[in-house]
Amino acid sequence: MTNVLIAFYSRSGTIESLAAAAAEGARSEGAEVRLRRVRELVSDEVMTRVPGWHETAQRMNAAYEAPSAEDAVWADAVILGTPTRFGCVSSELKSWIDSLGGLWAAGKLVGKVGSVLSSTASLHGGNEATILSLWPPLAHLGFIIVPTGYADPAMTKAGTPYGATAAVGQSPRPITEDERAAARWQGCRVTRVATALRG
Ligand SMILES: Cc1cc2nc3c(=O)[nH]c(=O)nc-3n(C[C@H](O)[C@H](O)[C@H](O)COP(=O)(O)O)c2cc1C
Repeated sequence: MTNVLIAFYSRSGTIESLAAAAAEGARSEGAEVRLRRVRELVSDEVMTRVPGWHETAQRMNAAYEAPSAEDAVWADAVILGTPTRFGCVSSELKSWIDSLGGLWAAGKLVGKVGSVLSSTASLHGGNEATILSLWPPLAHLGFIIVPTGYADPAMTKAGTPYGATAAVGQSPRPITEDERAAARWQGCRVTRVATALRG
């Protein structure tokens, strides 16, 4: 059995939906999946400034545990999901990655598969830059980075060759079937590569 950890941050549910689709793809290839949501770093004052943020975060926190270092060790593959923050990874997800220094020192993540999915509000708001901003930490930790490529027909309709994405506007719309299919493909491909590496 191939173990896939999907560790994500999401504030209004877009990344949660992409993560769920990636989980579906991974499970369709026989993986056991752990879906985990990293917790808030910003204050309650910030979280209550935009209608829906606080309530959505509470709902997700009831549905998903926070990721742990043990989850990362358990996983054969890790898919990271983050909303774009000023063209870059969210501090919430990065903070969890930065908590893995002990595993880095012990070489515990070396040889695992790593992959990234992302979302933005604007069409050209930085999805590719955000995905690429996570490739250096994945490399430092010893992951083998697996992009989506154009290795499935789904990738000609949505997402990027680096990872699945959605650009959902300022009042986030639900993800489309094409965006869902790209994320599903990412889960499939990551699982196939991780399974092959397990031998
Ligand atoms: C502090 C902050 C910075 C953001 N920066 C960007 C950005 O650089 N480009 C963009 O298109 N959207 C930006 N957004 C919008 C989010 O990326 C968007 O709401 C998110 O991808 C939706 O995902 P979620 O529903 O999973 O939270 C930003 C939002 C916040 C709160």
